[in-house]
Parts: sequence; C-alpha cells; structure tokens
Amino acid sequence: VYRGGRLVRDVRFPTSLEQHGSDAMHTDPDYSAAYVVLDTDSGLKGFGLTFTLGKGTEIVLCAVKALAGLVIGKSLQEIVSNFRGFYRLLTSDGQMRWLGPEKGVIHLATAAVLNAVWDLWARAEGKHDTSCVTKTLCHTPSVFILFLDILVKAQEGKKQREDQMLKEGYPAYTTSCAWLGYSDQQLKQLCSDALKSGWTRFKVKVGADLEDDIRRCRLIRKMIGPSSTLMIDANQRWDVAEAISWVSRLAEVKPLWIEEPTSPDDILGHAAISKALAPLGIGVATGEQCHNRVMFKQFLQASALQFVQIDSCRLGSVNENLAVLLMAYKFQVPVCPHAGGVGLCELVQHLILFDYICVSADLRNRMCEYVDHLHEHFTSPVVIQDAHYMPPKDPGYSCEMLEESVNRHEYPEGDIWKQEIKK
Ligand SMILES: C[C@H](O)[C@@H](O)[C@@H](O)[C@H](O)C(=O)O
Ligand SMILES: [Mg+2]
Repeated sequence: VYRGGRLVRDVRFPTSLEQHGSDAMHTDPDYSAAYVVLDTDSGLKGFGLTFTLGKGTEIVLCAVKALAGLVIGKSLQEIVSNFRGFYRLLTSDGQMRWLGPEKGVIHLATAAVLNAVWDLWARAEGKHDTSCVTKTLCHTPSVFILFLDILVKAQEGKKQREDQMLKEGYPAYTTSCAWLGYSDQQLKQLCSDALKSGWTRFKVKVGADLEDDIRRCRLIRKMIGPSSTLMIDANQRWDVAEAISWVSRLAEVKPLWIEEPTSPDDILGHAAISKALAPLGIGVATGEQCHNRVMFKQFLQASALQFVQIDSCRLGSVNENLAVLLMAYKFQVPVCPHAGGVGLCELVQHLILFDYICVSADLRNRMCEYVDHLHEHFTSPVVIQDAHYMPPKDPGYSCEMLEESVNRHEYPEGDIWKQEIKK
C-alpha cells in the first residue's frame, strides 16, 4: 500500500430532504460515508467505507488520516499473514488508543480502513479466480484457528448451504416502507408496492408519539396480514420503564422485536426490558450502535438481547464482526444484521452469508435488513430477488462507488452540495 491518490473522501447524500432514514432520534439524516481508497504498487486498489449521518464525517476523515501511517508502506501479505496483529496495531497504538479505545470516531475510522483492506485482499485472491469477501471467508479456515471446533462442525452440509444460497439467496426484511418522517399515505403506498414485490417482513420506526405509533403499526399490520413479520425500532428514544410500557401498548400488532429501546450502552437495562417483554412474545434487538465485541459479549452474557444486529462499519470490520458471529453462535442467539444507510447492505451481505454457510447453519428467526436507497452509486450493487439477498459475484467487498457519484456527492465541493448550499 502506498500513498497514491486521495486516501479518504467525505461523500454525503441529501437523504434528509425527503425524510429517508428518519427515526425517533435521527430526524434529518444525510446518509454519508468516509470513503477510503487504498492504492498499491501492483495497481490493484482496495475500497472501504464507514457510514455516518452527514455532519461530522470530516472528523472521521481526520481519524482515517491519523491511522494511515500504520497501513501505508505495508504489503498485503504482511497484513493478512498476521491479520490479528495488524488489527491490534490499528486499535492499540499507544497514543491513539486514548481516543477510543475501540469505540467512537476512531473505531469508525478503523472499520473504514480495514473494510478497504478486506476488499483489497479479496480482489488480490480474485486475480486468479473471482473472489469476494464471502468466498475468502468461507475458504480460508486458518483465519479462525480459535474457533476451529465450531467451524469444523459446520463443515457438514457447507456445500449444500452454499448451493442453496446461490439458488435462493438469504432472507431479507425491508425498512424502506416506514421511516418516521413518512406520511400515512406514503406508508400505505410503499407497503403495497413492497407486498407486490414479495416482501413478507417489515420494520416500522416508532418512539416519538405513542398514538401515532399505534395508528401506524395497526395500518401496517392490517396491510401485511397476520402471517407476515413486523418489527419495531425506537432508535434509543426511551428509558427502561418507558420502553416496557410503550412496547406493551404496541403488543397488539405482534412485533417480533423491539429494536434499540434505550441507550445502546445500557446492558442491564436491555436485560430488564427483555425479561419484561418475553411473556408478550417480543424480543429485544440491538447492535447498530454497539461499539465493540466486548459490549456484545456482555449483552449475550446478560441475556439482554434476543437478536444480534452486527454492523459492518460500527465494529472493526470483518475481523471484529467474526468474533461477534462466533459468540452469538455460542450463545445460540440469531444474528440479524443492521444494514441500509449507504453501502451497509453491500458490505453486510458477505458477513451474513458466511454466518449461514460456515457458522450458524440455521435460518430460523434470521434475516438481514434491506433498505432501498443509494445502491445505484455502487459498481456492484446488491441484488435482491424475491426479498432475498443473492450472493455477490464480483471480486472484493462490494463497496466500490462509481467515481462520478463520489465526485458529485463529495462534501462540500461536489455539484450536489454546491447546489444545496446556494439554495
Ligand atoms: C438513521 C438511520 O436511518 C437509522 O434510523 C437506521 O439505521 C435504523 O436504525 C435501521 O435499523 O435501519
Ligand atoms: Mg435500527
């Protein structure tokens, strides 16, 4: 890896204009990315990103630049032959670890850099045979020496599961119909379109106003019928007691889970909510802002969640996500990844396919989030067929963006932002 073109760029999409992505806490998100490109002297490039909501992306850029010295000058071989050591190098620098450790902006930057390294690795492998991150993961067992027993066990039936995924894809749910800022009319229209395209699992944003939530959830439940799956997501809006009483009022629409009912750091709070809602048949899901594997370990140990929502850009890339997948397996808690944003679907599909093929070998109570925004900006966008993620075929980690999209959306000098700022 050498210092070639621009290492990291601030790419923002003005999604808040139409309330896409809005929830009870993030009322005006502009889906954005700190977009990393690693240049190598072989001419091969690695593309990676981390997801943000607009303001502050420039801070993530600074953090990526601060980490750059640890990557530049290294060969890919040097990195992947001791990937654990490299991960530790990025997260344990004696001065920079004070900024985290392994949380917040510095950890988002770690994710962006490592996502690009994984992309580069898979592309390098693919020089001979098409190889994406899913394939690199599924066929490089030495990476997982520590969990060899789980992975050896899951060898059984692996080929069948791989074939099954190629044929049927991995089950998905949609969040695109019911962002908090959408009108009832929009909700109805989007839901009826989604039903026509074969969706059977829907997530609804809640948490700002109870009467609105009751009305909106009833409306969706009525449209999707009793056999489809409904989930609700409060994005941390409540305290513990409020979460329990609010969700109890919504129990009549039979949600499978309540997502992020309270502060993402309140492990015992989540445990109390899980316990209180279990008799109603409602689980607790969380993870999109769970900042590292240590937190996930405690959530699992405390029975504080019933659905693990890994995030490809919040945790320290594939490396840390693997640790969480394996812990979730050990605790027999299903993994249902967080996706959406910009690029998250593209990235996380690799992780969840690996989870099914090589770890959990189980689809019960499992599905991956899908959000229908911004895929057109990627060179290898996700492919959804009949509400399933079809396995990626192109080399790499699927998060290379079209050069033109990056140029147009770069903040603040891209055309899109020049126009917005003039308004
Ligand atoms: C601000 C974002 O759109 C969030 O609302 C979104 O990630 C959400 O929590 C989700 O689960 O998809
Ligand atoms: Mg959420």
